[in-house]
Amino acid sequence: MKANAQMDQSSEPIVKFDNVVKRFGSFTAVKKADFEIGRGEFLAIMGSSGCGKTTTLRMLAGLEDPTEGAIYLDGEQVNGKATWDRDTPMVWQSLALFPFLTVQENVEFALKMRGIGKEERRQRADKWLDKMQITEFADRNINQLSGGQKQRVALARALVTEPKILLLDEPLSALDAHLKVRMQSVLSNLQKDLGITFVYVTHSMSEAFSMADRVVIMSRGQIEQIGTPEEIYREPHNRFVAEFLGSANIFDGVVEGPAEDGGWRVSYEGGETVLDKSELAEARKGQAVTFIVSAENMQLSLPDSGQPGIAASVAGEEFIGGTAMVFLETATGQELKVQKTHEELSQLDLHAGSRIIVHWAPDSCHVLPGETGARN
Ligand SMILES: Nc1ncnc2c1ncn2[C@@H]1O[C@H](COP(=O)(O)OP(=O)(O)OP(=O)(O)O)[C@@H](O)[C@H]1O
Repeated sequence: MKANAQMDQSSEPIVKFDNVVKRFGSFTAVKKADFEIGRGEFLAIMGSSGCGKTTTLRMLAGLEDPTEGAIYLDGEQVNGKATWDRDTPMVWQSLALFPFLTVQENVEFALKMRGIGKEERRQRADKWLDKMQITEFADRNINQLSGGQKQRVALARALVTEPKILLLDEPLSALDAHLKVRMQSVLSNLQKDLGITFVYVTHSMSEAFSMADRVVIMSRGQIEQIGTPEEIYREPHNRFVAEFLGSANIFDGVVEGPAEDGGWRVSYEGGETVLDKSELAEARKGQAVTFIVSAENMQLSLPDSGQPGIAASVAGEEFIGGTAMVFLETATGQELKVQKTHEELSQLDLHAGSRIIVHWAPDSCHVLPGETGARN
């Protein structure tokens, strides 16, 4: 698949996965991962539980060896290179801080392991304690800190060696919602200030999309799409990504022929729409095509308006801040979702069971290029 790289073209990528496969016995945890990470990039690896995110990160850290393929770090092939010989510190979900050491000693730890003298250790640790705003806790034990403070210690401890790349495995998942959002901006600002590469594993779309320059979406060991949050949101590659994002309506259609004003007439169960040439350049009659219309691009009209579209009935409604997601069901049993402001909805006076017509502008349709028969 095409990776929509947005990397600094002036320099070599800091990481390259070259057709990397990881098998545990007969089980393939990572299938042919083939991508690059740019210098100074914030890359999030996202996917549901068990899709291979952590295994991918662990291979980069040297905690697992690839079964096939090669991993390059800063131009050097690192297969088989021990984790302590790589400059790839990792921040874990559990944080893995040493409970028997003070905050200062935790932060100094990696420097001590490298044989750096006491005075230099102290100076370098002090700099990171200050940067992470935890100087006042330097002499405390780890168990005397809040969740957010521990998080900052873990970051200071990982960054004290000033690595080129930092690996983070769900570092915020144990925090409450408020603190999570605060730590997201701490991480995001830190990464921009330092200009180092962050590789961040998460199952949370909001974390990935709010912080990352590019996102890798994985499913069952396979990379389904790589792109900026905007690209992935606007142009999901295939059905899996569209379903994973959860905000699009997916239609399986068949090309009926050219449309009068250009584009293609496409029928689907319950109606017909036009797909722009920009979405589907070449097509033949009878060709299968899968397209999506995002919930926010769906329009609703009352049945007596005469507006052509799909007839549906209201199944329910869910509040999302200033908007609501309306869940609809068509006569053929297809479930659709439409996102509207509360004001728009109050004008339609909808309640469970109300009949409504769903429609959209042709330019709201996006063809899923990764689905069979829909390649353009
Ligand atoms: N050492 C191992 N031996 C056998 N199977 C393993 C091993 N490590 C991971 N796996 C399997 O590989 C698959 C991918 O695991 P991985 O930890 O990479 O998933 P993940 O996407 O990080 O999931 P989660 O979000 O739950 O942490 C899972 O099915 C897991 O059970």
